[in-house]
This record gives sequence, C-alpha cells and structure tokens, in this order.
Amino acid sequence: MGLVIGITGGIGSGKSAVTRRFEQKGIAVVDADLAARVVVEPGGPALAAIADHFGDDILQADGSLDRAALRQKVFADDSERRWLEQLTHPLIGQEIADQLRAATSPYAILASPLLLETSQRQLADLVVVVDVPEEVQLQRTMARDDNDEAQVRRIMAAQMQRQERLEQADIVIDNSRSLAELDLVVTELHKEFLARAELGASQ
Ligand SMILES: CC(C)(COP(=O)(O)OP(=O)(O)OC[C@H]1O[C@@H](n2cnc3c(N)ncnc32)[C@H](O)[C@@H]1O)[C@@H](O)C(=O)NCCC(=O)NCCS
Ligand SMILES: Nc1ncnc2c1ncn2[C@@H]1O[C@H](COP(=O)(O)OP(=O)(O)OP(=O)(O)O)[C@@H](O)[C@H]1O
Repeated sequence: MGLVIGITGGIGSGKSAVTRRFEQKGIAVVDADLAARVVVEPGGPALAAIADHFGDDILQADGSLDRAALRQKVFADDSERRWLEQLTHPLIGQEIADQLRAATSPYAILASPLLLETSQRQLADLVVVVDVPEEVQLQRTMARDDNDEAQVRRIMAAQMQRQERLEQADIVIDNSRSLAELDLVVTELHKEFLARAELGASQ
C-alpha cells in the first residue's frame, strides 16, 4: 500500500464534498460509508445476523436492509449501536483494506466518519479533518437528509467531539466557506500529497 490520506469529520462536515474533488483529480477514494453498505448486502452473513438480532422488520420486502429503520434503532440506543458496530466494523475494516490495496493512483484517500474512533486509523499515514462549526454541520445535514434535528444531534453525539477530533488532526480543512474556496484548498493539498507520495516512493 502506498501513501494513504485519511479524511474524517462529523456527519455533514463535507467529507464527500472534499473527496469528490480529489476523485476529479484521478485519486482513488475508499469511502467507509460505502464499504459499510457492501458488508450488509443481501445474502451475506452480516445481514442475516442483523435480522436475527433486530427482527425481520429491519428488512425491506426485497430482503435488503431497511437503513432508515435500523438508523432509528441504533441511534436511539447506544448498546444496540455498539452491538451493530462489533459485528460490522471488523468486516468494514477488511473491505476498506482490500479496496486500498487495489488502488493504483499516486496516493489514495480513505474517507471515514469514524476514522479516529476505530482501527481504521492505522490504515492512514496522515489525518485530515474536515471541520465546520456544529450549527453548520446540523443545518447542512438537515438540508441534505430527511433526518430531523433531534436525530442528527443523536448521531453527532455518537461521534467524537469536535475539539477532540481537531486535536488529532495533522491537517484541518475549514469547510465553513464556499465550495469555490474548497476547490482551491483541495488543489493545494493535492500538490502537497503528490510531493509526499513521490518522496515516499523514492525512499
Ligand atoms: C445505521 C445505518 C444502517 C444507517 O444507514 P444510513 O443509510 O441512514 O446512513 P449512512 O450509512 O449513509 O451513514 C450516514 C452518516 O451517519 C453517521 N454514522 C453511521 N454509522 C455511525 C456510527 N456507528 N456511529 C456514529 N456515526 C455513524 C456517519 O456520519 C455517516 O456518514 C448505517 O449507518 C450503518 O450500518 N452504521 C453502522 C456501520 C458504521 O459504523 N458505519 C460508519 C462508517 S465505518
Ligand atoms: N462549503 C460548502 N458550502 C455549502 N454547502 C456545502 C459545503 N460543503 C458541503 N456542503 C453541503 O453540505 C452537505 C453535507 O456535505 P457532505 O455530504 O459532503 O458531508 P459528509 O461529511 O460527507 O457527510 P456524512 O458524514 O453524512 O457522509 C451536502 O449537501 C453538501 O453538498
């Protein structure tokens, strides 16, 4: 595995907005939220265990996971969330590692809301935190999803607190400004990461 840049941030902070811009520059992006979907595909062992534990009402008519139903359950009850995590996080970690190994760009990005909360941290050489004030996080998430404010606050409460996350950052991207400004920041970081990747490759 070459240079891996970890990108994290709370829900709605703008991780996808950032990684889309790196993807447009030809950089491979491994997304933990997408890996989490792969491991609960119908027919797999994880989905069967989830249905066993939570009951068949978290399945849709076609047998796939009813994500909204499971979201309601796990963010209303910490012990249920932890049960789901002990099942899925090892599988997600494996899927992420496989995808990173398959990456062929000069460096690769691992985007994860729980990079610093899980052993995914060990896969990243550098930690980039996408940061916005909590109110902005809340507003942007509610504008994007059909979650109400209480639900978004519960998800935020299940994640690392802003200050603690910032303390662990090697690089902070302030995403409280416009998307045009984000373009400029990503272009500069891309240059820096290419230089680091070249340095690593020549050592
Ligand atoms: C509960 C589930 C089914 C809800 O699915 P849904 O499609 O509504 O949301 P999605 O997966 O796109 O996640 C949206 C956001 O919620 C937050 N989130 C998701 N899981 C967690 C978690 N366990 N702890 C804290 N925040 C989380 C993240 O900010 C994420 O970006 C799903 O999030 C899930 O399976 N979570 C457990 C696996 C996990 O921890 N995934 C996070 C990446 S490792
Ligand atoms: N600088 C910005 N200005 C205005 N809107 C933005 C900005 N950055 C992101 N957004 C919008 O805010 C919302 C949240 O951003 P995004 O989906 O990238 O967050 P995320 O960190 O990937 O979220 P999640 O943890 O849920 O996956 C999106 O609708 C996005 O288009």
